[in-house]
Amino acid sequence: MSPYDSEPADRLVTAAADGEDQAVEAALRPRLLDEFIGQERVREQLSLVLQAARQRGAAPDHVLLSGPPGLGKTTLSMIIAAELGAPIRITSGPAIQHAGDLAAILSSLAEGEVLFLDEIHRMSRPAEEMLYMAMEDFRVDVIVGKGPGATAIPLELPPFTLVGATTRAGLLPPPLRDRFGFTGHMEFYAPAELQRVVHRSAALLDVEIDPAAAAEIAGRSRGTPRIANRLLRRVRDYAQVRHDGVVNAAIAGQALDVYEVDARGLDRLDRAVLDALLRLFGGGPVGLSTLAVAVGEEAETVEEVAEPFLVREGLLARTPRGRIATAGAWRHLGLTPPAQPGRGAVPPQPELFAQEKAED
Ligand SMILES: Nc1ncnc2c1ncn2[C@@H]1O[C@H](COP(=O)(O)OP(=O)(O)OP(=O)(O)O)[C@@H](O)[C@H]1O
Repeated sequence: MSPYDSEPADRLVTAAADGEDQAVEAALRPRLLDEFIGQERVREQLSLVLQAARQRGAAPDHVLLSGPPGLGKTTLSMIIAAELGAPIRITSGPAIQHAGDLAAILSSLAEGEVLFLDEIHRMSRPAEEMLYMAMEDFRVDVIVGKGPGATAIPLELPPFTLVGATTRAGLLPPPLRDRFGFTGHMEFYAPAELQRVVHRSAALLDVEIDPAAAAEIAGRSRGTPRIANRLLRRVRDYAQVRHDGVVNAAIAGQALDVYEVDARGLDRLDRAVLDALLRLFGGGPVGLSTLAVAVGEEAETVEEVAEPFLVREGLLARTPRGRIATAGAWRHLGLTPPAQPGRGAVPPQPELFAQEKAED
């Protein structure tokens, strides 16, 4: 599910998993640390933590993985369990609303089991407090009864390893953050790493693809393996229906043009926002709500869905006076940047924009 309610459900470049992703992802996940591509620093640090624990014959410290969706946190948690030869239990913060839900899970863990808690920042407060004690002392207090007669019955837990995942490490209360012995910060992937991801997935999906085509898909995948795997599947469809199934760079490019994902990974909405900012407002500054009206979207959609990637790519900046386009934005849309910022070299052309809207 998308972290943003405002994100269109069928968006090809979302980092959130849809139903099809979930069905296919299980087959595409690397199983061991050596097969996991990229994230060199996290991989090396984690490998030391795991190797040391194996040598001591003890459960490793609890692990926190932070970073944007689709970068491989769930995959890494499964790899941790596999490397330890331990079973894994998977749950998520929103699924644990009562302390009792968590007590039920914790008390049924086997010794050494890995508990993967996705979206750990979305757990309820009482559950979170129970987790503190469980992580530190492998013990929970189960409250029996209500009101003045309530009693706390201590329950010993087998040693386990918690792997918490969060997209918002900053939202975790410090007492929870401090109880993790190791935090791995996941970064967006470099194009060459994503190219390897695409190549590996293509082999698993039995798709014939050449290196230039894998690079073409990687370049449009916004640094995110989940998006790379999804774009690969759409390219595969195109190659199968319109050609003989073999994917080269030209076919990959044509396929992604059909799906309106451009060479840099911008989709129709991203480009509409940039286009309005440049052509209608001369590159800004312009207020968010005005910009949103110009593209016919809710301000929330523009702010939460389109802007983060445009800002990350250095195409748009948020300033106290409003949104402004960077020189890179002008270049990306093939327009000439103004000599003076805020005064577009291209005069406002509302009719051009209106025509594009009509074509949609
Ligand atoms: N380093 C990698 N090498 C190869 N494939 C990867 C890598 N990282 C992620 N993937 C693939 O990307 C997909 C998404 O990964 P995963 O589900 O682990 O992401 P996530 O960070 O847990 O996302 P979310 O936070 O949305 O659950 C999976 O199919 C996985 O196989």
